[in-house]
Amino acid sequence: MQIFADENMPLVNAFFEDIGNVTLFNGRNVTASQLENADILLVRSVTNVNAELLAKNSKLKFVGTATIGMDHIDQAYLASRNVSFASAPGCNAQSVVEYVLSSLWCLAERYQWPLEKKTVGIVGVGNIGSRLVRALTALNIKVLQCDPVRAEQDNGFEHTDFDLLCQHADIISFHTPLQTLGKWPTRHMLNTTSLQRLKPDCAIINASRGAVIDNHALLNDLLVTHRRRAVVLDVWESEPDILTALLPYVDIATAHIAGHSVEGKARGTEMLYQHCCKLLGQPVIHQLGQVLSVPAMGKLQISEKFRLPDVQNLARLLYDVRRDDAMLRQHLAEQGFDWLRKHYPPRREFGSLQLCGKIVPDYLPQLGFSLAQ
Ligand SMILES: NC(=O)C1=CN([C@@H]2O[C@H](COP(=O)(O)OP(=O)(O)OC[C@H]3O[C@@H](n4cnc5c(N)ncnc54)[C@H](O)[C@@H]3O)[C@@H](O)[C@H]2O)C=CC1
Ligand SMILES: O=C(O)C(=O)[C@H](O)COP(=O)(O)O
Repeated sequence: MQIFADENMPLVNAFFEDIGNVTLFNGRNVTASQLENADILLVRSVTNVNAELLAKNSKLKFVGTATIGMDHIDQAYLASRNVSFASAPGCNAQSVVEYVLSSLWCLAERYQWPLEKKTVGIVGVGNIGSRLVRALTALNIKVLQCDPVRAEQDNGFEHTDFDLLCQHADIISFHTPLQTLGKWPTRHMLNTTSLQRLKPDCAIINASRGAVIDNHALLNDLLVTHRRRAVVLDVWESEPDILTALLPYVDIATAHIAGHSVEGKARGTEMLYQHCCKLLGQPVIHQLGQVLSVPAMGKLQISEKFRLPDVQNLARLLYDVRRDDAMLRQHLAEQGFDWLRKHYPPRREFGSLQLCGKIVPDYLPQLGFSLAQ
């Protein structure tokens, strides 16, 4: 079995070496000729999988993307060739939630916001959005949810129309897939018109796909408002060639790494491995817990004095988004966007830290921290 995998897919050898011969490729530049002999193709978000890329391959059985976003995959084409396909839903949801929380704490400190008085509008309430709702609710922060797709399926879902959410949110955070067509397109959802509906000081967070926000319209809005609006961008239109004119106006700028926790990326590989085993009728031998490295911090004692405002310090033991913002500003010009992603320093999720103590407040597990056994 010939397995071709993106070189930025961690643990791919550990999971797949029993299944076949693993060859790594650069996901951004891979060509049809390189993939001629692939039986199994494992990609990340930077590879467009379509008729052009697979033109020279006649033996492909399975394509897996170790991501939740699927806008880079021509699924209709794969189906027409009878190639099985799988993504990795939820693999990195916790990682993105931790990115958004860290960004909120950073902005709250910078602008002296009382977060508990803010309303956060969450657009797209799937794996990431629903975890974010849980985390913000645990922190006593009010949320508005916008997800018309869920609203159609579930009468009990509390949906706020996008236009209304734009008017009422103090902070708006995007967690939708990138969809150009269909009933609920998301491409340029935030554009010149919807930007004007936002409160003048409404903060914007985008960790979904760059083109969910019209980046030129955003730049224009920021020039007009003279930086009154806080902006956090993890994703950008036309990555890796991003609109650098935006950078001076963006509070937190990162290189599409919100989902890049050690666990988030490794879970993606594991999920594809499990799909492959099922497809090939092979037993699942390897498990994430066996192959993940031991975290630098294992257990932490929580005292009875621990209170809600202490959460921020606890979280910063594991992740502070300001590091990633500094990396981008320092290295983007010389090294480029993809270098930043390839050399992303290890980041462990909240769940890697086991909390001990007589009383561990309920909101800590709701944020994703583990309780010691
Ligand atoms: N920056 C990063 O590193 C990462 C980015 N992502 C992006 O975030 C997106 C969301 O991730 P998940 O929550 O895991 O996906 P998901 O598929 O679980 O949830 C997406 C939600 O968006 C909703 N939705 C679809 N169209 C909508 C519309 N027009 N308005 C409002 N809601 C709409 C869907 O109904 C669904 O509930 C992914 O598609 C991906 O593009 C995901 C992981 C990491
Ligand atoms: O899961 C997704 O969707 C994402 O955006 C991933 O975090 C993207 O990671 P890469 O595949 O681009 O490394």
